[in-house]
Amino acid sequence: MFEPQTFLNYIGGEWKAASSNMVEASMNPANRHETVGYIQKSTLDDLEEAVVAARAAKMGWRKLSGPARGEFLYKAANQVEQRLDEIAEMMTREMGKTLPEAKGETARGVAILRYYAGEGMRSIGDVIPSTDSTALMFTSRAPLGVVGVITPWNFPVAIPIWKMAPALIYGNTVVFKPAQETAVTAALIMECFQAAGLPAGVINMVTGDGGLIGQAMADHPDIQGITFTGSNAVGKKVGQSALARGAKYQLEMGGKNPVIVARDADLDLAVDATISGGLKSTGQKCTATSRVIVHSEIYEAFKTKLLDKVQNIRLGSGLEAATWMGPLASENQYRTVLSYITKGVEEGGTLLCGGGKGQRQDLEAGYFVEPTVFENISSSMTIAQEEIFGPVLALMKVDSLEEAIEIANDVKFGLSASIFTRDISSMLTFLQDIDAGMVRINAESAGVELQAPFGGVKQSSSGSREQGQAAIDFYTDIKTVFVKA
Ligand SMILES: NC(=O)C1=CN([C@@H]2O[C@H](COP(=O)(O)OP(=O)(O)OC[C@H]3O[C@@H](n4cnc5c(N)ncnc54)[C@H](O)[C@@H]3O)[C@@H](O)[C@H]2O)C=CC1
Ligand SMILES: O=C(O)CCC(=O)C(=O)O
Repeated sequence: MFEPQTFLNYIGGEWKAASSNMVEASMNPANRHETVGYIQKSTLDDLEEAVVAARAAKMGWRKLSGPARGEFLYKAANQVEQRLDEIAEMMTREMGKTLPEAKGETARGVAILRYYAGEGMRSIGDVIPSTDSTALMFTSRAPLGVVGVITPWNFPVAIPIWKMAPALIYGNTVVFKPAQETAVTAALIMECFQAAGLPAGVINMVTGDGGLIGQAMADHPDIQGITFTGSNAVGKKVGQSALARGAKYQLEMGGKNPVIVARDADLDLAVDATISGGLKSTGQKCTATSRVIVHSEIYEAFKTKLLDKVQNIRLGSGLEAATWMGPLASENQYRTVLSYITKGVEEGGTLLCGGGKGQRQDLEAGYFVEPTVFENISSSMTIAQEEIFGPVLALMKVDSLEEAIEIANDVKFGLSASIFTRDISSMLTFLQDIDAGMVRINAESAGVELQAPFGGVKQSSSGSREQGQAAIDFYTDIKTVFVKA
């Protein structure tokens, strides 16, 4: 029998209850009658305490050497690795993705921590020839100070870690506000940082309402940088608030990612990648495939193969070994996805499979939506334009690669895009003409490697990149140094 615990805020090296004395229940989306844990409903006073703690720790942390900061991250990685099964199980219980997906994500968190621990030993600048031959000119990097980290619920371990690890290694202290939907999993990650022995105040977590705590972070004069992943609407507000007070900001927001299946594609590969890219994590990835743009000559063959596999997907609790696809992460998400499906039908799309809640009795208590495939979708329809963030694929038929790319680019987002083709010239045309930050050839649209830059164009991102060495550009400022003896 699962026993829910209460989790506190982590401020200045101590676990603290919110000053409101109020908690919220975090629920299991596969069974809304099960409480996963209780988390703090914090107030602005709690946030203030966390910012004061992070500010006080700032100078001591930045004065440590990069390798010394790296040692703390190696220790945190070991802690997460030791608790991998427990953290992954909590993640599955709290947001619904299947246990293998949750284990994979937690292992990715370990790898990200180790990658950035190593960054503590790598170059942070360049020597640049000066016009004065007796002078030394070089660049160095300075941390921003206190960084505010605002994260969503869809990757409750990987996203917080890929923001906090680079923030820390480059010498910043952190105030972290996880999504309330997955704050229990976030608390387990904080326990790992605590066990790694980071000095008090270097990393702090405050849970609570996004509109209150998140917005106050974006507005806070003692937070010098804000990194955000989430919806477009909130991201824009966060960016505007940070800009208004001259703080640095980084926004990772939505996607409406296309996969193009060209006339010469390996259809089995394209089908598997469409299913994996579109439906893993129940479609709740900013990199998820949502538009499948297929050449008319192979359209019917592709559709038959796709439907054959999608109809056999097993829906259920992510904790059950037989489950391929879990529930949506929350009631909000469930209602949103069902309303997009209704809109798709109303606007004239043809529902080929799915579209409902799933008929089995064991699905009744959860936020399950069947894997859904539409056809007869045109680019102007709502479900071809807006991010659904659920297990919904829209098939679109085209007669040429040029038409496919035109449709692929006809959205406000530009995060990731993939093509299936064996033809090098089609690959090169796609590579050059597609509007996307992540361009994938013969591979699914989702799937990110931690050592490579991650981010999009148009309204998907604010221009900066996360992960890999690209992270240094957000988490530090460049100092250009000129030395004359
Ligand atoms: N790019 C991505 O990976 C994600 C995209 N989304 C998109 O957003 C939609 C809505 O999901 P939500 O969870 O409601 O996203 P959201 O943007 O409201 O939440 C993301 C984070 O921002 C915080 N937040 C909320 N309001 C805020 C404010 N005014 N100021 C600062 N922080 C605030 C939340 O507490 C959470 O930590 C999804 O259906 C999906 O389309 C959601 C999660 C992740
Ligand atoms: O595709 C991935 O693994 C990363 C997706 C992601 O960053 C997101 O959904 O926010």
